[in-house]
Amino acid sequence: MKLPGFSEKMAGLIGSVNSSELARVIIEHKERYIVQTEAGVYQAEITGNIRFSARSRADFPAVGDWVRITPMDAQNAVILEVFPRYSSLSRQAVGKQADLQIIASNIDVAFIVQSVGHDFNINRLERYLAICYSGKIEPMILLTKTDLIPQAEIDSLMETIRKRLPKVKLIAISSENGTGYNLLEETMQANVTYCFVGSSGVGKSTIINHLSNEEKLTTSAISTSTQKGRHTTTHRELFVLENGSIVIDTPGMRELGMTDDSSGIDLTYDHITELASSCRYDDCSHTGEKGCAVLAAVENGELSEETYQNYLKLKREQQHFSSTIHEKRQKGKEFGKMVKAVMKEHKKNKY
Ligand SMILES: Nc1nc2c(ncn2[C@@H]2O[C@H](COP(=O)(O)OP(=O)(O)OP(=O)(O)O)[C@@H](O)[C@H]2O)c(=O)[nH]1
Ligand SMILES: [Zn+2]
Repeated sequence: MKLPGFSEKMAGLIGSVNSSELARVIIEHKERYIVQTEAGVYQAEITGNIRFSARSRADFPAVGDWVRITPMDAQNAVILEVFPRYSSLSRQAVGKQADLQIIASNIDVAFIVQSVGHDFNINRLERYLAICYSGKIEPMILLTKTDLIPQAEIDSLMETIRKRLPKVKLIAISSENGTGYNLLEETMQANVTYCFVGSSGVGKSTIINHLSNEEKLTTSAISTSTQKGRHTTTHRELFVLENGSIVIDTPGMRELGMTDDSSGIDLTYDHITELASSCRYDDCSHTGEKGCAVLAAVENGELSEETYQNYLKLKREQQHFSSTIHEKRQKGKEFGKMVKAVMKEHKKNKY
């Protein structure tokens, strides 16, 4: 068994490691992992050291991570180290204040999946794009379930996407009648890691099943009106397709909060970033300043109001997260200092 998706890029990040110790995380389930080595798969747990030294959830292993392990027996291993990631899909951890969660890592291409109909939302596409760019992942858009609408409507949706996001590769497919699968399969290469992201029910698992020619993931009928009886992917999984492509399936994500990295937003809205370079003030917020080139473009119709509003919304969210995470780190530092001071005092009193 070859290591799934091991590349020059990763080798450069790892340095020297004994090949029997090198593994990739293929399944994560509540801090228990399944890792793939050249020899086979192991159930693995992290060392206490990784747990105690973790500054955030992002320091825990994620699906796609390359790790250093030590086998305990034929089935079990311990994860000693998580190697640096060249890319990662991350978001604000749900339900936890200001923490970063890695959904999957070391991904080359993310297919942002949206189906025609209710799920279609161009602002949400931009949100996914920003998250991909922040994580150094190349995004591509997959418009699914095209069998549900007439060709004219498909063309118009594609036109809308192309107009707003001209640089992003776009493929329209149907798992029902097979349209677009040739394009998708042509795109996917061996030893490259892909992931599919998008809301629950847009057809991700169905696509992966078709690509792998196997019922790897169970899908079931979804009742769109009642939202009952739907299949949801409960854990992440990494596997290799027949053509050698590596696929990571991620669960449908209802909340996808912007992280503290602003580069993804700048790349998604490169047109606005370019305009902003001509604003009068370097720290222009583009919301009312004199000499703001972005506002001027909105006024003269060069930049659509909708794009502008979505840009501001994502920016605000990103800035809010950055400041709360900064505050939290600051508090952590202060607490650390206090502990140190107390310990010092404690030592002094001993003698
Ligand atoms: N009409 C039509 N239905 C589809 C198509 N692809 C998937 N479906 C149906 O949509 C429903 C959801 O598909 P899934 O593949 O489970 O969706 P998912 O994105 O993997 O959902 P999660 O696992 O919850 O994230 C299923 O009932 C599929 O049969 C398509 O191309 N056309
Ligand atoms: Zn401005």
